[in-house]
Amino acid sequence: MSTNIISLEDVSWRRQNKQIVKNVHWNVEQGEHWAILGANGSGKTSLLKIITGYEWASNGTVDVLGERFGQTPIYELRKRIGWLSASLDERFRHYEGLACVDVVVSGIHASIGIHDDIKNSDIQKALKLANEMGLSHIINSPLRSLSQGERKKTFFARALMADPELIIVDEPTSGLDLLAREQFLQQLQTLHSKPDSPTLLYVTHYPEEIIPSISHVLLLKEGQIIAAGKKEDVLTNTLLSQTFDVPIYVVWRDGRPWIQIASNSFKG
Ligand SMILES: Nc1ncnc2c1ncn2[C@@H]1O[C@H](COP(=O)(O)OP(=O)(O)OP(=O)(O)O)[C@@H](O)[C@H]1O
Repeated sequence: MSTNIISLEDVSWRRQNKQIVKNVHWNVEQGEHWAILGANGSGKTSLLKIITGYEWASNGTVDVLGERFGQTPIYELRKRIGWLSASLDERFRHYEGLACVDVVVSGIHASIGIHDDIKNSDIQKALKLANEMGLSHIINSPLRSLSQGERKKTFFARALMADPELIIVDEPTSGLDLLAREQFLQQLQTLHSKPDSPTLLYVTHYPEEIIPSISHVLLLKEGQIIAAGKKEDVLTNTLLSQTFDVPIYVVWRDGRPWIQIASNSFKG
């Protein structure tokens, strides 16, 4: 029997008389990994904030990892969720001298600095995760000396330290060059091909980042769901064109969807 990871029932979120998320019904089951696609301002981050309890739905019910919001201590639930967001760079601004491995270790308590109660097993685990992310050669280098790609991988390994059941990754490839992006995606693919890997929510502006291990896609437009389901059913010319308001053609190559936009779309 499948287990519910996320269940949103008729969820809406309003701010300053503006309805930002509109009547969203969405289910994520154990074993599924999702990508969330939508134009700038379509409500992707707002939806993630509702799922992690940083914003409260104005309407509807939110269940995450079997807990109903409003009936559960939210900060306890957050320990079970890893969130890799752009704001991590800002949070580590004053800790740029920390070694890569120490940044990874700090994920055990979802904290920034290093605590006294770090066990040897935590360090071993951090080293293993760093190794899986291809960071072994820079494990003792300070954060400030890492490239953008190495930083992203370090933060990703950190997010995995606490064994999250759900991992949310928000535009992780921004600032990466083509090769660094492919390496990051390859490592993500390897990690998420394991049967016991945490459920992944992957927010991106680039459909070609939907790696084979991502099974499902949610398309958002103006706070509403255009489509949600198996990626082969959702990533169609019609639904993507509707989502982005431009004629889009999808070409599948090596299990990934590559996008072409009609060249005459921007004339006149
Ligand atoms: N706290 C808030 N108060 C008022 N408006 C907000 C608030 N948070 C988000 N919005 C608005 O809601 C809309 C959706 O924003 P959101 O950040 O969720 O979009 P997004 O799809 O993540 O965008 P992007 O791809 O550009 O990151 C935007 O118009 C934004 O200005």
